[in-house]
Amino acid sequence: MYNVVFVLGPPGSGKGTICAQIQENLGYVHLSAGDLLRAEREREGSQFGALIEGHIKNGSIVPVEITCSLLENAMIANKEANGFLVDGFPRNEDNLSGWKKQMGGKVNEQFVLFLSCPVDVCIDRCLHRGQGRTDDNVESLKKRVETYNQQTFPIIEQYEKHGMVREVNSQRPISEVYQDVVEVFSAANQK
Ligand SMILES: Nc1ncnc2c1ncn2[C@@H]1O[C@H](COP(=O)(O)OP(=O)(O)O)[C@@H](O)[C@H]1O
Ligand SMILES: Nc1ccn([C@@H]2O[C@H](COP(=O)(O)OP(=O)(O)O)[C@@H](O)[C@H]2O)c(=O)n1
Ligand SMILES: [Mg+2]
Repeated sequence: MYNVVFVLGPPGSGKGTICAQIQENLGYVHLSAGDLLRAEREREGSQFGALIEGHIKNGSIVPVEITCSLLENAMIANKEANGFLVDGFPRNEDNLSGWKKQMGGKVNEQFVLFLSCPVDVCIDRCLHRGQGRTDDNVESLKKRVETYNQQTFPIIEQYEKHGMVREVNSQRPISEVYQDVVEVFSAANQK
């Protein structure tokens, strides 16, 4: 059984930043669904490159069969990990149902780390992220925020109903956010 922590929050809320620090210090392996999709988009011989780029530019969500297989392959390649930080997934109903179908029974879902941050702050961070992403522009960001509000937030609410959400305010200096996140992990792993 793989331990899994889902990391969700609006684009620019700091998911990747915090996951990198947790990976460094707590032995969890960081799996960013967005990074995996971007790598698949660049992979020579991939049949999904154009489809992935279309969704990324449009801020819409790639069909789960593609994303979930990328995640599972990355988990199989890192069997020795204490657990996995699944960053930016599940982002909609399709992601959630496809994950349950493919991964249900193979994973222990520990909790959902929800990094909450006002959307205007998040957009500003993305516009200054400097990673040259094709979707860090005002037009794509508008659509990404809409997708987040309409499709991703309801997924967080579903997990909330099951008492699985740990919310951390990420509109603060990274070191303060990280400190709170470490406490969440400590509490979860004490059980
Ligand atoms: N707590 C924070 N305060 C200020 N800037 C932050 C904070 N966390 C992340 N950032 C910056 O905001 C941008 C988006 O962060 P990132 O981790 O890529 O977010 P996400 O993966 O949620 O989109 C990056 O440039 C990052 O350095
Ligand atoms: N589960 C996911 C995660 C990302 N994606 C796509 O990848 C884009 C970038 O995701 P990301 O997680 O790297 O973006 P941030 O929230 O980190 O800014 C999303 O806007 C989607 O188009 C997806 O289709 N399905
Ligand atoms: Mg990210």
